[in-house]
Amino acid sequence: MWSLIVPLKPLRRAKSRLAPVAGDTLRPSLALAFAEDTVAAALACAAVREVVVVTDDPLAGDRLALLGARVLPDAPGRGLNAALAHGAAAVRAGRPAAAVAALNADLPALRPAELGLVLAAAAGHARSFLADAAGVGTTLLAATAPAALGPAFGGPSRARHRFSGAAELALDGVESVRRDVDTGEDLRAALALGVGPRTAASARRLTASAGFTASAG
Ligand SMILES: Nc1nc2c(ncn2[C@@H]2O[C@H](COP(=O)(O)OP(=O)(O)OP(=O)(O)O)[C@@H](O)[C@H]2O)c(=O)[nH]1
Ligand SMILES: C=C(OP(=O)(O)O)C(=O)O
Repeated sequence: MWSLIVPLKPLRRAKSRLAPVAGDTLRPSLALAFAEDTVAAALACAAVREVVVVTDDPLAGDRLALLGARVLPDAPGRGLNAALAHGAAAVRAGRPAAAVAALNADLPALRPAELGLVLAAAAGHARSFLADAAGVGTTLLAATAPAALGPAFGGPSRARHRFSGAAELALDGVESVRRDVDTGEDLRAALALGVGPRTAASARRLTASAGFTASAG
């Protein structure tokens, strides 16, 4: 059973690369919808014991706690990797042998069964990771005790995680775990896979008010 650590920036700063399609009005609610669908799917995965969200955003904290997540403030305040290390340390303070995995908050198409396949593969390694759909970044980094998580997210983190000694999980059929959404094009790809209900509703609002189209062109 895994403890997942999900980091989330304050919503008004989140998903800045979606500003061209969502503007500053819809962008925060879209970022929240992604996080809610990600956390709901993670909590529905049979291999997941708990989801720990590290965020300083009060609205997101309340909404994700309602779904069943444990919410920790971003006490270090030193960026993504410090937030993840903080979440992992909080889990291991209570259960030193806990298996921990960092999961991005922008996976609105996440399927519990596919996450289960990734975590089952990760159980066979001290540290392992899954590359994102673009093959440049990372969507999940896992560590089984006593290995430390050692997060090195940000930009081209696939190469960084590989260089750090983590095993790359080469799995087919786990597209929903790889499908992070940073741009309008990514959102179209996620919608084509099938997103959770909150993202589907947000995308409909985006279409109605900002003219976003779900198909390319
Ligand atoms: N708690 C916490 N989470 C962070 C921080 N920086 C980034 N994140 C989260 O880490 C994940 C990847 O972050 P980024 O790609 O840097 O940011 P983003 O909001 O997804 O997208 P951009 O603004 O377009 O870069 C997302 O789930 C973010 O919300 C931080 O300083 N603290
Ligand atoms: C932070 C990362 O993701 P992204 O910038 O694609 O959201 C990463 O892949 O390390």
